[in-house]
Amino acid sequence: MSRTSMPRDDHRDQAAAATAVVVGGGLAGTTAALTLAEAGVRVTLVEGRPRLGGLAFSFQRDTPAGELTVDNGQHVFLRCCTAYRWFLDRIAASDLVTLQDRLDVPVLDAGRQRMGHLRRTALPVPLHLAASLATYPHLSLAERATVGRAALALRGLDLDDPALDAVDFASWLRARGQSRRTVEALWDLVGVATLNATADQASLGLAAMVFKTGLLSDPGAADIGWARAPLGDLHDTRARAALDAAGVTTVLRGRVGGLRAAPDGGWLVDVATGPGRAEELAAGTVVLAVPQQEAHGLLPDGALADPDALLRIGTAPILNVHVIYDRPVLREPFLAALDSPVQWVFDRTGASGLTEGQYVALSQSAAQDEIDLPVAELRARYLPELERLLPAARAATVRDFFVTRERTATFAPTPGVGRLRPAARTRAPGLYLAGAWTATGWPATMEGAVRSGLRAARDALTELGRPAPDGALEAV
Ligand SMILES: Cc1cc2nc3c(=O)[nH]c(=O)nc-3n(C[C@H](O)[C@H](O)[C@H](O)COP(=O)(O)OP(=O)(O)OC[C@H]3O[C@@H](n4cnc5c(N)ncnc54)[C@H](O)[C@@H]3O)c2cc1C
Repeated sequence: MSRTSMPRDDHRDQAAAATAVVVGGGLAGTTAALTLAEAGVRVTLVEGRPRLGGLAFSFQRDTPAGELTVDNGQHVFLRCCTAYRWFLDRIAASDLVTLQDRLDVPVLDAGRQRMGHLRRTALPVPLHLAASLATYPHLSLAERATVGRAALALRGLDLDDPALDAVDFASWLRARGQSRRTVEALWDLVGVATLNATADQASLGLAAMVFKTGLLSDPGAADIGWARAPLGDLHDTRARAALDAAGVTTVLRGRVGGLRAAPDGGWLVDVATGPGRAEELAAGTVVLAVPQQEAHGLLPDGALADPDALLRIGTAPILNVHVIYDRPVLREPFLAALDSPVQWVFDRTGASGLTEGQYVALSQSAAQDEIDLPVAELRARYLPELERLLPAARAATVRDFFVTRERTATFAPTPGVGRLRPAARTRAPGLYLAGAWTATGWPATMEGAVRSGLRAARDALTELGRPAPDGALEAV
């Protein structure tokens, strides 16, 4: 069967030819589709899976504690994530998230059984963190002094300097007197969770971007936000309603297998919608908002100067360990751990629908060493560790234990990755790229994904001679 997003005669006749196909219904594609539609473009969004949300999604799980809604991985954002927060507003989902009034990260040293906090005050940058740093118990006085100096040096870096991308963050930190402990207890504590890499695996450019934007730009920039509801309620249900309201045609379970230039201009997009079922969509504009390997496979010849650069962008895994206890074990909404294989622990009880006991999720970034370990081995590693960190867990009964593995959770932010990330605009007229892996300047985050979708839409609208909708691009 063949279908076109607009009748072919119209397609030839209509000067504006303002039709678009967006491929990929993650945050990047959803953003691009919404923004193009709001500017008056007729948009079809094609997503291979039966849901929207891409890498930030939820699923149902039958557990001994009842049916729960589980996120594939804990997702947090910061107050400085202006584009993602704009997106939440745009899909009418801001009521489903919590944003701290003031940054407060409880940090528990498992070895010394000592709790510290990374907090901010209302003072201007960088003094907003000074009091917290001065009393941070996980570093010696001398180490704390070196942190202040390194932070000031970081603040002086020019993020537009491409040389930063050639250097690894750990070498730069070492050269600024940061001890192993300082890297572990401070820089990696934040960096691993935001970059999905330890300092030695991370580009200085991306690390500097994270620390400058999050900790050294505006006092509230690093206040932490998270969804109080399952991610699917936001990125699928609410996003779908917003797309419907904007007039976007959403095709789920539609896998795009090919893309070619139409003889009379524009693009023809092949979509497999089931066994033996295929459709062809015609559009003047196409946004490929799929992961880099898929984009590489779909790009027509000549669209990028060096398409194989996309294949040289590595990926990095994130493991989530989910534990359901018969009673509360964690008092805080989340905490970070030091001197422990546990990185960050989040309370998932309310969001999952659990009514008795507590559901905690461990978010383990840069998890190359454990992403393929059997569940039994992970259980043997993490349950005793949770008992060490959370005394209440010692008396608790584990009602369920399971893991979610995202082997290609993010692009690997290795030194050199900056020059591999393409811009939204390709050499092929009307064809754009989006996705957290494109050249946003951000690491692979929801913020980066939304920004990429906004940029692809902005570039497409510029080429179409249409103004961008109000508000959409101010966030970028
Ligand atoms: C476990 C985990 C934890 C994370 N934690 C955080 C966090 O705390 N904070 C944060 O900001 N970010 C976090 N991230 C990263 C964040 O989820 C991603 O950067 C972001 O969601 C990527 O969105 P995207 O739209 O660029 O890509 P994707 O989400 O990958 O979307 C691409 C979409 O394209 C579809 N697709 C692919 N090929 C085709 C095709 N041929 N035809 C049709 N559709 C196709 C896919 O099904 C997918 O839905 C985390 C990621 C994971 C996996």
